[in-house]
Amino acid sequence: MNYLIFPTAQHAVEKIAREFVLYSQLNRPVHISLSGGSTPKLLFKTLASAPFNTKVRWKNLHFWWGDDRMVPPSDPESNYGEVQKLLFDHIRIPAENIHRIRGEEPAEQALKRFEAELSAVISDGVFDWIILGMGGDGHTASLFPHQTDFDDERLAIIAKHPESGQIRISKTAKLIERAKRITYLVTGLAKAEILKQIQTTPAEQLPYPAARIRATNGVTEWYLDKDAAKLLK
Ligand SMILES: O=C1O[C@H](COP(=O)(O)O)[C@@H](O)[C@H](O)[C@H]1O
Repeated sequence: MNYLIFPTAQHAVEKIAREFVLYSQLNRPVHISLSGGSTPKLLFKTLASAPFNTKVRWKNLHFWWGDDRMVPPSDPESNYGEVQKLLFDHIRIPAENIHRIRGEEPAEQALKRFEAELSAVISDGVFDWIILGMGGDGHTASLFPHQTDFDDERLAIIAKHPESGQIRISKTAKLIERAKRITYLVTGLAKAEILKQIQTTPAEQLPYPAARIRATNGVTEWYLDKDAAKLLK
């Protein structure tokens, strides 16, 4: 596994933020998929602050999400809503560069819209960069243990959180795996034990989607802080 271990979560997100600057200097639209939950909030706050808020050429970056919850953007559970509040409200980015999942719509309708936008904008399904998180149960995006079909050829699915029953829309494993680059950003002591299992057990023997989903023809890397990496050898 390709682990990059940083002294703190802030160091890890600053490295990602510097990559945003570089991607935005390419002379083309760059498609980046963001993760949700609590971990990437530090990244969004960092990107919204100096020097990144002005160094990134925002008009060159297009933003997507690995998953979102079926709630309106004003709900703190909305992955899009959090990025809007922490980042988009503080920078100048064209509205057409934001490709959100419409959590406020009925799930079937939002799924169709998301799939149509994916097919229209990224016809080969190859994202430049997909940033993912990992839940304490080993889920990534909204692909949960024991309910993920790793061979599903669709672009996106409707998923149900196994405990809360919350309805979500998620990219499929197959779509994620087509990316040129996948970066798992995982921080904090609470994720140390599961990372140890992922390091020491063959992925096929684990139920964790985060252990199994890797770029087929691209790079897969894990950005960890010291706490998350505490039990790694
Ligand atoms: O439910 C979700 O959880 C994972 C991990 O979230 P975290 O709070 O442990 O950082 C996240 O990657 C996913 O996008 C989100 O919807």
